[in-house]
Amino acid sequence: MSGKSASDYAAWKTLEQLYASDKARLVLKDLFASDPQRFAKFSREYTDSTDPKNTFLLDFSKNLIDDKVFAALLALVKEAGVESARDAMFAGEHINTSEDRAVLHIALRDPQHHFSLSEDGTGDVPAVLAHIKDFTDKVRSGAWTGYTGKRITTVVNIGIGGSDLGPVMVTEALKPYSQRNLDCRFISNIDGTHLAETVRDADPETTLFIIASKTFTTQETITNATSARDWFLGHAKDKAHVAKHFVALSTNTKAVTAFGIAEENMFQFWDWVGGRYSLWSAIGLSIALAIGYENFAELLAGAHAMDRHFTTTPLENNLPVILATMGIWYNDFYGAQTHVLLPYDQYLHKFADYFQQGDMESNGKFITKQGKRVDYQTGPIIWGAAGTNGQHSFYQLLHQGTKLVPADFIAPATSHNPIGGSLHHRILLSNYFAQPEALAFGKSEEQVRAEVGANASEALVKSKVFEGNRPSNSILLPKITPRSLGSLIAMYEHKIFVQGVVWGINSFDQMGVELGKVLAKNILAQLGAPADVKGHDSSTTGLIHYYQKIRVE
Ligand SMILES: O=P(O)(O)OC[C@H]1O[C@H](O)[C@@H](O)[C@@H](O)[C@@H]1O
Repeated sequence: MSGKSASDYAAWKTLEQLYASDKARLVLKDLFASDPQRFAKFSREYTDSTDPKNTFLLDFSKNLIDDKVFAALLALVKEAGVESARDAMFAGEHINTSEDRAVLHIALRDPQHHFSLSEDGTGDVPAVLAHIKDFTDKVRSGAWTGYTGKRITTVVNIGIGGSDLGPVMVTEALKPYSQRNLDCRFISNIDGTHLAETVRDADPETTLFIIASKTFTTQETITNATSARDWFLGHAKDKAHVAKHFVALSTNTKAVTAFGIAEENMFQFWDWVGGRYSLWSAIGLSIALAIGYENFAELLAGAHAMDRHFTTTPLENNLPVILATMGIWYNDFYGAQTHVLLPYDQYLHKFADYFQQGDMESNGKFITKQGKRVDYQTGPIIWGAAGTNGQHSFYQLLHQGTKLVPADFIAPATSHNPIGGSLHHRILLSNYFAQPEALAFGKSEEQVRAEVGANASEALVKSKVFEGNRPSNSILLPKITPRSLGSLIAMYEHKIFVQGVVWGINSFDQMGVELGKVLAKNILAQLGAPADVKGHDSSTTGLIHYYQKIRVE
């Protein structure tokens, strides 16, 4: 940590100059035409030293960069002290300064358990993994039964934010590996509809609830958990039966036992696991139940392999570093506001949702670790959808809109569902290849004129022109497996880390979500009668009064 702001770095100033002097020259059509080696130069293969099948490609050649820009971006990473910050994280230093905590989700996926900072509890990781394995095996084999002796058929994870999004995304992504006679569901929203619809057709005798909450104080989760317990006891009657149907994933033993869940049915984790980095911890129990412990261990191993890549690979070949630098180039110099994640794989349809929290809660901050307000842009708005659906909704703006939207295209070469002799997958992939090409190279006026003929109006010709020069990364994996998914997620986690270090912010706290919680609690106490509504602006007061007039309870 140099204590400097990002914009103070010499490399930052170099990048500003390069942007000003070279922007007009950084045209993908010309850059590719002038360098036949561009793809070879600006693509990297990731290899997992312990699993040769877990190899994938990052092609970043369709970015608005040349050698000079890439060198300056890497110089920025060096100057910002990313390598020493990374080493500090892996050494268990308290890099989450505002909360005075270590950031050690990386310890959860290290099969050798190198981390033994026993005062932090890292020494207990193997015991919790053994607990997860034991429980998972029992539920999946049918040895764990409900209160009437029937096997569990439905698992309902109740959690929100980091205690929901990771398990949802991964259980969806790894559905081909899931045990089909075990239905995994998720309740997160405080809206009673989410609970009602999720348990509507569930059988209390065969349903297991997982209450996932790091703090065990989150209003949504505790309210949903209490109502789920009421629903269960409405059938089971006897409180003693709760032990067979409710388990907890938390750091807060006291609150878990006060809720009525026995300590032996609690899966521990620790304050050095950030919520949005917690799918590797006990929070991943629903994942292990869905896909089996061995596959869960593969997911961890894939992430650990990416950790090794991140810690040992020189910056210019380091995938998380490369992705981070491309993002910084557009975010801070081109003024791009957003970044779109476009997985061409239906199983990854929750990937962008997951990284909305992962990235925006980590890097959506305007205060540096030194307490200074930044004078540059930090985290981008993350969004996206699975291909090809997005092509039929928002891609129009990507191709011809007025905004620059850098994109990541992600696809597996092989599908888990090779329907029609893989016809579907070949069509899917042809789109995965075509879209970045069209974004980069566009369609010129001459091409359009040749297509539409001499009688076409000028307006029609212009409306069909694609300017191109819209940047993207392409990530091509052999297949979505527990291992490759682990590596892919960890790659993005480390990308976010690198950007946070360059911007000088604390990527591991989330002060911004606290205010909403406090405000809602105040208003909750005022919803009863119009006379109770005090201390608000006229709009808020008017809205609450109108609600009180029209509600039917
Ligand atoms: O697991 P918990 O403690 O219920 O927190 C759930 C979520 O709450 C808040 O929105 C934030 O702190 C998130 O980072 C967290 O994931």
